[in-house]
Amino acid sequence: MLDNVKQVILVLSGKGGVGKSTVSTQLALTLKEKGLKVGLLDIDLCGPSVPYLLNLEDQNIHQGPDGWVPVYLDSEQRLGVMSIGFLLNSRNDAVVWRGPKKTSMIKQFLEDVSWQDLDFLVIDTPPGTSDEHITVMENLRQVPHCSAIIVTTPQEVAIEDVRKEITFCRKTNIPIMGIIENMSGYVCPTCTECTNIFSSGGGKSLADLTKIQFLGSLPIDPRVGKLAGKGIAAVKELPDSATSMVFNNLANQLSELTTNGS
Ligand SMILES: Nc1ncnc2c1ncn2[C@@H]1O[C@H](COP(=O)(O)OP(=O)(O)OP(=O)(O)O)[C@@H](O)[C@H]1O
Ligand code: SF4
Repeated sequence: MLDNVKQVILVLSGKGGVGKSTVSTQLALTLKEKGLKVGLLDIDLCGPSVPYLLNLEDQNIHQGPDGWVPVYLDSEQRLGVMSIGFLLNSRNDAVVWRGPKKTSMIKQFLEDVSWQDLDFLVIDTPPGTSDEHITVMENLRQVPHCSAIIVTTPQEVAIEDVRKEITFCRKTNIPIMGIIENMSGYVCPTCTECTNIFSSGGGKSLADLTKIQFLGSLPIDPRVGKLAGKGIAAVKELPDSATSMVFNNLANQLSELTTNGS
């Protein structure tokens, strides 16, 4: 039930392991810190890592009168979470369902969760452009405000994969809000100096080339890595970090959208 969701943000990546779930959870946590009401829906059926990242692994979901009730991170219920991970015994249980079963599970996740009134629903999708994505896009046609954020790393291959993601969004008419480059340099935990260990600037060049907004570069920051499993926003714990700056700017931009009602 997406009727009471103001804005849907799809977080996409061309390949796995580039930090899509980290971006989804940190974005949801940042929006929550700004006082907004947020839902985080993890439909990465092959690797649902959101319960782990938010320290909600021991939680179960249950059916309420209006559908599945999300797990809430906070007592004020400002961040509700729904993940396939809540239905598995362990994070390492491979989900080996075939296409139709996966598609029907995603449909249920999009239709049968009883979200409260939400300013934002952030959706963490599987990597690539699979049948699951087509199901998501078809189900989101009813949502008036939906846009995508694409996460990439600076290396060529990720950038190449991301081009396919851009083409997919354009073909399915999902507006792309912007591109985030993750793992862009390494922040030394001792002196916080950032060193570019891979090539840098790939995400920005791709954004310029495709005329998509560049939303910023997130360095590999071991302090951010350590927030995984704790459910803490970087903007709260590491307010002066480059990571916080990117998420703050992004969340400010998004909150303006809800204020302007566009
Ligand atoms: N900027 C960063 N700094 C430090 N660690 C990071 C950063 N981004 C991601 N990580 C770590 O890298 C690992 C992979 O990140 P994440 O799970 O977000 O990737 P993913 O793209 O969602 O992967 P998958 O598609 O396989 O689910 C996690 O352990 C996460 O904590
Ligand atoms: S970045 Fe600075 S503190 Fe870190 S290893 Fe290099 S010199 Fe040492």
